[in-house]
Amino acid sequence: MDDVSRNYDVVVIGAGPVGENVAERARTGGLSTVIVESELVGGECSYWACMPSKALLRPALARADARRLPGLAGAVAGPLDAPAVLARRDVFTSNWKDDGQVGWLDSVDVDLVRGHGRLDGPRKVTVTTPDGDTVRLTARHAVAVCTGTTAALPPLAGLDNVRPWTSREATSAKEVPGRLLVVGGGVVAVEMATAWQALGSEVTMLVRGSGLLPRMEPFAGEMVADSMRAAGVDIRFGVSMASVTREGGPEDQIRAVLDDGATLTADEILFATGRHPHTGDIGLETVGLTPGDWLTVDDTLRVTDVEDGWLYAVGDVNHRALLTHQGKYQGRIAGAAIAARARGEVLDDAPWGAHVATADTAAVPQVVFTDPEVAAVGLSLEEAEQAGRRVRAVDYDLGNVAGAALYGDDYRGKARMVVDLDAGVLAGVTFVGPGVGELLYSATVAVSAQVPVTRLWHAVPAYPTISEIWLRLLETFRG
Ligand SMILES: Cc1cc2nc3c(=O)[nH]c(=O)nc-3n(C[C@H](O)[C@H](O)[C@H](O)COP(=O)(O)OP(=O)(O)OC[C@H]3O[C@@H](n4cnc5c(N)ncnc54)[C@H](O)[C@@H]3O)c2cc1C
Ligand SMILES: NC(=O)c1ccc[n+]([C@@H]2O[C@H](COP(=O)([O-])OP(=O)(O)OC[C@H]3O[C@@H](n4cnc5c(N)ncnc54)[C@H](O)[C@@H]3O)[C@@H](O)[C@H]2O)c1
Repeated sequence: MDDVSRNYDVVVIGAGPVGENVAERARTGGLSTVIVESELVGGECSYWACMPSKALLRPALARADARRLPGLAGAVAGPLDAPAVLARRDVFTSNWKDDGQVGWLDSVDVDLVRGHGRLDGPRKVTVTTPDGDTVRLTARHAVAVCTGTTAALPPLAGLDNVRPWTSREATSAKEVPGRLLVVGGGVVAVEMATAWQALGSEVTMLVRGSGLLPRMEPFAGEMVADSMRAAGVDIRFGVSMASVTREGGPEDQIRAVLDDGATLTADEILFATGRHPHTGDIGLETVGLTPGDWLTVDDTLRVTDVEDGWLYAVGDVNHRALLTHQGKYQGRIAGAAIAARARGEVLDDAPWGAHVATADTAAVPQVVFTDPEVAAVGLSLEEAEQAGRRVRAVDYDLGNVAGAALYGDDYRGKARMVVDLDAGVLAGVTFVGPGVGELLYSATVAVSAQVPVTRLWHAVPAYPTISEIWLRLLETFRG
């Protein structure tokens, strides 16, 4: 077995979307950089999360839009062509091959070491390659942990024997299950229930709480639940799983018993019950941290509990905002901060400076790709009130906007802007409705740039687009 040692300015562990961005920015800043990956370059997002899930959802949402248009609805009355949808999904995952992303790393002059990376004391990373060889990497300036998350499963006895689906199977399955149970009411649960119901499964959702999408404005979860029920999804709130088995053996059907005694049978069961940090086996104990923990960082993405400031944690693993775009934003900032510190420069680290991820706490955008879509940025009303801000929620029915009525008959949607009355700016905005995902960037600019509400009157939306919701919200606020 070979044992090789190499020195770099920066060592990145994990080549998901976030690690790739940290590495590229550090390299652009003039630092020699290596990235370590144990599975596929591109990470969860490219192969088992964002890309395949959105590829599965897109035909479902396009069909729903078409069905709201007389003259077109008849043409899309039939079922989706599931094998064709799954085949297009496979194209978007490059058939689970990473040659394209490896080529990109080459093009930006970042070295790749394949294998499992572990910290081995300050500034040192040991990689065990697939052949069992060892590569010892030493970083002159920084190590960035970008190892992401894995699916969290509840502690139910015998769960392994059931072969449950996690987000990985839900995004990569090759066949449509006849009956699918979905446990959870968060983003993965609603998106995957929407996709598989549209592809032909009979979906039952088992939700522990009293609503869907609990971190968003309450009307978002309510409107998504109404629409999912209309599409045929059986949603049960306030239920927990008592036990789950595969009757008669591993190939047989699922039998789930709920805490209220009800029994359900199905072909597959998806647990969409949150995420664990992927930090159990990365050598955290060698630098005084606890394996399995989320990594706490400052606004420059530097781990706070490690001396000398050489360790960064970026993306999902720091638990600030578990979203690809937000992790990539952090990656750009961390890469720039590492390069600036290496050059001995003073950081631009006041809020909204070049080296701090201020938007993580003030303006995180997210689109949930259900029918209707949910698009939100910044704080919900409840979050703004809990933060002690004097706010007013301004609501408007999107169906009354000309562009929305044209978009589809019986358009159902709602918008809310949360106005900070003392600052005269927006604390948050939520849109719910078909096609609203593409509106979100306007709200993200308004919230992150703290555009005064008085100035928003001069941002004129084109007629007749759904964006005219902005005028209606301003008029409602003015009264
Ligand atoms: C079903 C689903 C759908 C989603 N859809 C969206 C969406 O539409 N939009 C959105 O913004 N977000 C979405 N997300 C969230 C998004 O996937 C994550 O926020 C994003 O992948 C985080 O990127 P990351 O680079 O931090 O981690 P990851 O993408 O998890 O990448 C981490 C990488 O590190 C590697 N790694 C881990 N440990 C080691 C080690 N010890 N040595 C070497 N390599 C290691 C892993 O193999 C992996 O490649 C979705 C998530 C799920 C589950
Ligand atoms: N379109 C998008 O932006 C998108 C899509 C999918 C995922 N994501 C991101 O991925 C992350 C993970 O999503 P997720 O849906 O897995 O997590 P989540 O934390 O959003 O939701 C998990 C849900 O499972 C429930 N739950 C937890 N333990 C349970 C148990 N034992 N029994 C029953 N219910 C239980 C929780 O109450 C919660 O509602 C999220 O942070 C999300 O932002 C984003």
